[in-house]
Amino acid sequence: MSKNILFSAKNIVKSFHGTQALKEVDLDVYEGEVVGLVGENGAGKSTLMKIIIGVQPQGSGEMYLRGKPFQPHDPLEANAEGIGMVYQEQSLITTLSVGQNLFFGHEKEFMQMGIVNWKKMYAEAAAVLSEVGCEDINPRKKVIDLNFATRQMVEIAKVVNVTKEASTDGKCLILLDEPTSVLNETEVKRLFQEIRKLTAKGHSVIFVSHRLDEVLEISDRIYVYKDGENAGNMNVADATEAILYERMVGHETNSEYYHLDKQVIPKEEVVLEAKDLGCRGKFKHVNFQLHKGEILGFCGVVGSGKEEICSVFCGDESPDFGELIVKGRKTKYSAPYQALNDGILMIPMERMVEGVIRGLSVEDNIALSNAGRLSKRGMISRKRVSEQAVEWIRRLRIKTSGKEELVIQLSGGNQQKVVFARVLASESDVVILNHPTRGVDVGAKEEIYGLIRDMVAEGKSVILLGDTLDECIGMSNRVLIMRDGLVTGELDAAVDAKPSQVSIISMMV
Ligand SMILES: Nc1ncnc2c1ncn2[C@@H]1O[C@H](COP(=O)(O)OP(=O)(O)OP(=O)(O)O)[C@@H](O)[C@H]1O
Repeated sequence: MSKNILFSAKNIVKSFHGTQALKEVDLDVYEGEVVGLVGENGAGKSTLMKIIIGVQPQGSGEMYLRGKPFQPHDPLEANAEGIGMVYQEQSLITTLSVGQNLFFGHEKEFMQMGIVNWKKMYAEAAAVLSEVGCEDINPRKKVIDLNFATRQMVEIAKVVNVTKEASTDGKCLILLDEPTSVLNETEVKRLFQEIRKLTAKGHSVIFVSHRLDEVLEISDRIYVYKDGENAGNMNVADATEAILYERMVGHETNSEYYHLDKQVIPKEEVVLEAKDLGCRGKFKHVNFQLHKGEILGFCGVVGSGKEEICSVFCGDESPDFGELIVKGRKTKYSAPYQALNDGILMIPMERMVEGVIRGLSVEDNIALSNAGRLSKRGMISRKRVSEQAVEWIRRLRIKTSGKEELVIQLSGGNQQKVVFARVLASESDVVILNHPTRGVDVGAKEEIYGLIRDMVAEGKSVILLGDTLDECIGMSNRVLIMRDGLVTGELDAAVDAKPSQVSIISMMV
C-alpha cells in the first residue's frame, strides 16, 4: 500500500438543533486503500460522509485533499476534485433511462447542432457500465424497470465515472454508504472486485457498513465511531468482529446472538396457507403452511420469487392461480388494507420509501399501524400514543431527541428502528419481515432478534426474508428455499437441527 495521504479530516464537529452528531472526529485515507467506517446507528458516520461530499458544512474542523485545504460547497464541487459518493438512499431519477442518469448534468457533451446524439450517449453509457463489470445492464432501460440491486450498480458506475473524469492526474476518493444493503451475495462479490480494481489503480474508498464481516473482508484499515467520537482505528489484521462490536457498543456481545434458548415450538394451528399459488411470470406451484407461533424463513436469490409471494400475502398483488387461505378462510386481496384487516402486516424492504412517513414525528409513525387500539370512542388518545412511543424508544434504544422529533431528522438506522417499533406495536398476528435488520447496528440487531422471539412466543407468526442466510437459519423454525419461481426445498430448522448454509445454497442456485 502506498503511504501518501489522499484525504484527511481533522477535529470535525457538527451539531443539529442541540444534537451533537460529531465531536472532533478525525479520519485519514491513504492512496489506494479502503477505509472501513463502523459505528452504531446514530454514531455520526453519514454525517461525516455528507460533510466530505459537500452536502452540509461542518461546524468546525478542517479537511485536506492531496495535502491542500478542501472545503466543497456542494457535491458537484467535490466531484470536480475527485470525490464521489453513493448514497444510502437511492438517488437515480427513476423516470429516466440508465444512460440519461449516468450522464445527468453532462448532456451538453452529447449535443450536436442543438440535439442530443442518443446513439453516442448510449454507446458511452455501455462503455461506462462495462468498466464496472455491468455489461449486462441495458443503458436504454428506464431505471424504474430495474430492481434495487441493479440500480445500486448503476449508482456506483455513475460515481466512478464522474470522479474518474474529474481527476485524470490525481487519485479519487469514493464514499460508499451502506452499498451492499440491497445487493445479493453475487453482487456483493462483484462490487468488491470493482473496489479492488479501483484501489489497485491508487484510488481510495471509504466503506460505511453495518455488516462487520464485509467491512473486515474489504477494508485495509477500520475506524470505529461511537456517539460522534473516535472509538479507535486499526489495521484490519488487528480487527475481529468481536473487537469491533466491543468498541462500537461499549460491551462484549453477551447474549446468544439469535436467542436460540427462546426459540419456541410452533402450535398445530395453521394461520396462513398457500395452495398451488402462482403469479404469472413470477412464481408457481407454491404450497406451504404457516403455523401459529412459527418463524418461517424464505431463502432465495433476488428474482427467485420470494419477494413476490410476500406481495400477494400483504395485498400488493393478486395471485393468478391457486388459493390463499388465511385463518381457515379462502381469500384474495386486492389492496394492502384488506390484508391488514386480516391481521397481516409487512415491513417493506425499501422502508425508507414505503415504511415510514418521514415528515411525521417518531410517536405518530409508531402509532400508524395500531391507531385502533390507541383510540377511545373514535378519538385517538394522545396520551397513549405518547406512552407507547416512550416505551419503544427505550426498548429499541432509538436515538432521538424525543418522541416528537420528526423521523426525517433521525439517522437511517434509527428510522428503521421506528418502522420496526411500528410493526411490533401493531395488532397484526402475521408479520412479514422483509430484511428486518438491514442497516441496523449489531447491538440493535440482537435486540430485534429478541423481540421477534417475544412476538412469536405471544402467538404471532412470522415470515422472514432474512438479510443473510445465517440470520434466516438462526431465527427460523423452518426454511423454504426458492429458485426461479419454484419452491426447491423445505428444511426443518429446529434448535438442534439447523440446516447448513451449504445445503440451502445448493437448492438456491
Ligand atoms: N438533518 C438532521 N437533523 C437533525 N439531526 C440529525 C440530522 N442528521 C443527522 N442527525 C443526527 O445526528 C446523529 C448522527 O446521525 P448519522 O446519520 O450521522 O448517524 P449514522 O452513524 O450514519 O447512523 P446510521 O447507521 O443509523 O445510518 C443522529 O443522532 C441523528 O439523529
